[in-house]
Amino acid sequence: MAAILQAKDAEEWTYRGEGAVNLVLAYCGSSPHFVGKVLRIQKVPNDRHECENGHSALNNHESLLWGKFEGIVSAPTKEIVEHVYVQKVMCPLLGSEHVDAGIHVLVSRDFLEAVDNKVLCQRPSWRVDAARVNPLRDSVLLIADHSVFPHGSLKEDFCVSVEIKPKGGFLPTSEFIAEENAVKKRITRFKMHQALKLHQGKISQISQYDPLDLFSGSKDRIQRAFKALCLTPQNNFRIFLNGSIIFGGMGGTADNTSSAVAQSFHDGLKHVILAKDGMHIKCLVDLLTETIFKSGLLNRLLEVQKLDAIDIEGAIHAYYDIISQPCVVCRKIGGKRFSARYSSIHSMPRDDKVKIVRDYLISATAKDLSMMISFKSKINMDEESPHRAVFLEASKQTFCYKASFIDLDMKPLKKMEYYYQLDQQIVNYYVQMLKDRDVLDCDEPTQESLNACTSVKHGGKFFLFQANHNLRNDKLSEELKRKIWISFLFYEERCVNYFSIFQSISD
Ligand SMILES: O=P(O)(O)O[C@@H]1[C@@H](OP(=O)(O)O)[C@H](OP(=O)(O)O)[C@H](O)[C@H](OP(=O)(O)O)[C@H]1OP(=O)(O)O
Ligand SMILES: Nc1ncnc2c1ncn2[C@@H]1O[C@H](COP(=O)(O)OP(=O)(O)OP(=O)(O)O)[C@@H](O)[C@H]1O
Ligand SMILES: [Zn+2]
Repeated sequence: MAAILQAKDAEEWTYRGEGAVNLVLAYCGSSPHFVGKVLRIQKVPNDRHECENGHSALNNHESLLWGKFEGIVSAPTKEIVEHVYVQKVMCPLLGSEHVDAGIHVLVSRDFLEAVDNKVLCQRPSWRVDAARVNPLRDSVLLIADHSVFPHGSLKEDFCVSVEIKPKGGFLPTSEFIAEENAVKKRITRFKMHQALKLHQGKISQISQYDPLDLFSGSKDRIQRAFKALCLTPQNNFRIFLNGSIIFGGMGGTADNTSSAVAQSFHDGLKHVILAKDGMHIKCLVDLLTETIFKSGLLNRLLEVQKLDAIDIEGAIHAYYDIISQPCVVCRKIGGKRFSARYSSIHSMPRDDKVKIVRDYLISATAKDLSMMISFKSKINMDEESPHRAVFLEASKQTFCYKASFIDLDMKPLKKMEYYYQLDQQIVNYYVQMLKDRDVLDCDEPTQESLNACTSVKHGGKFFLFQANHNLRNDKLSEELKRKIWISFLFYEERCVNYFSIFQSISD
């Protein structure tokens, strides 16, 4: 392995994907040190003039939070803090067999600049506008490539791997949630956030996915979750064949499933799943359902997410005490009634408050991580294979699988204020929509709306139903679009079989 990666080495790395913070490259060369690995490189926002080189570690308040984990506070750089956080905090919680913390590889500025140039045309333009590779980094992370199956299989075999970003899988029950925000206790944050994202133009379609289905432990509901992810993958679902993406959005979101994508998806799956034409997607959904159901992989993740025990509406009060600032939330809502409610938090021993905030941040990592599950037909594995197996009844095939968690980054303490503000923005918008809906329920669809979508009569009321249709491109009035979306969002009963729509597009 070269001591420091240089500009010429950039040739051997190809674009794999990216999130808000990191760019990920897959290795296409032949060095045994790098085969089967990816590089995870931190980006820097374009609006930040000075590139940080990662040499600022934790501040005093953060040190208070993470001091109980050996090696975090003493870490000399932010990069090492992140690495130790994965090793010492997330790995024991999620299971070491499902986490690869990776190793640091030294890189030159030339290498980082060459990579930045090389991948520019493959990156989604909105990601390019937002951030670039940070050229001042001394090192980047080398991690196992979870989209290819590790050792023990034949080289010419096919491996399908699936990336799922499950998001938060439980409803909060905290006593600190204000009465006017009680909707949070019955509607998931994911669903409410979808409404806000639609309103802000960040997505063009509401996701059909419900995290509660995926985490339910019920086979039918897990299957429903995967069907929904197939239809509206956004940034929650991707499928790779031998490391190349065949379904979902690269580096960003994929709103819905186009027929072209569906075709290549089918063609790819044919290599792995022995099923009749048209049945491959259904088989993959069955395989994923069976794997999640039998493995209990999400149970442990859910427990980590539930470290957020009192919701941001409770944790924010502990946060202000930890940073020794007057509590902005108590000051804003004022009045004796409220100060009594939150005084139980403000009067806690400091260690308890530290634990609340630490657990909240760990939970935030667990609500934002992704899981990659790779599958390979067992026929092509050697007998000694250490991987677990799952049987797919529909194709009578046994698959080996390996599951890994990725994106286990520590969330910065200062993000607590942002979390509180975003939470309030999400719930306020949703509550406002609920009020709008009460008015809407009495409306009958107009001719214009009937032309634009399917109308569904339900419980004596008309609901407008939009199916696989991009409203943004339609010449409808803004008000009508809004009405259609609100109706769509609240149409809870799934009278249309989305999956069959998807099948017919792809057949
Ligand atoms: O707040 P959320 O739920 O929107 O999550 C953010 C993600 O948005 P999404 O999953 O699309 O809704 C967001 O993902 P995208 O950039 O939208 O792909 C990031 O993962 C962000 O984390 P960080 O700032 O990179 O540490 C995430 O922020 P955290 O809340 O996890 O800090
Ligand atoms: N170890 C890995 N093996 C295979 N693919 C990976 C691996 N790590 C990341 N990827 C791919 O790269 C993409 C971006 O990685 P990652 O989620 O770590 O970025 P991020 O910027 O930290 O994300 P976020 O926006 O959630 O903060 C992932 O969605 C996944 O497709
Ligand atoms: Zn307070």
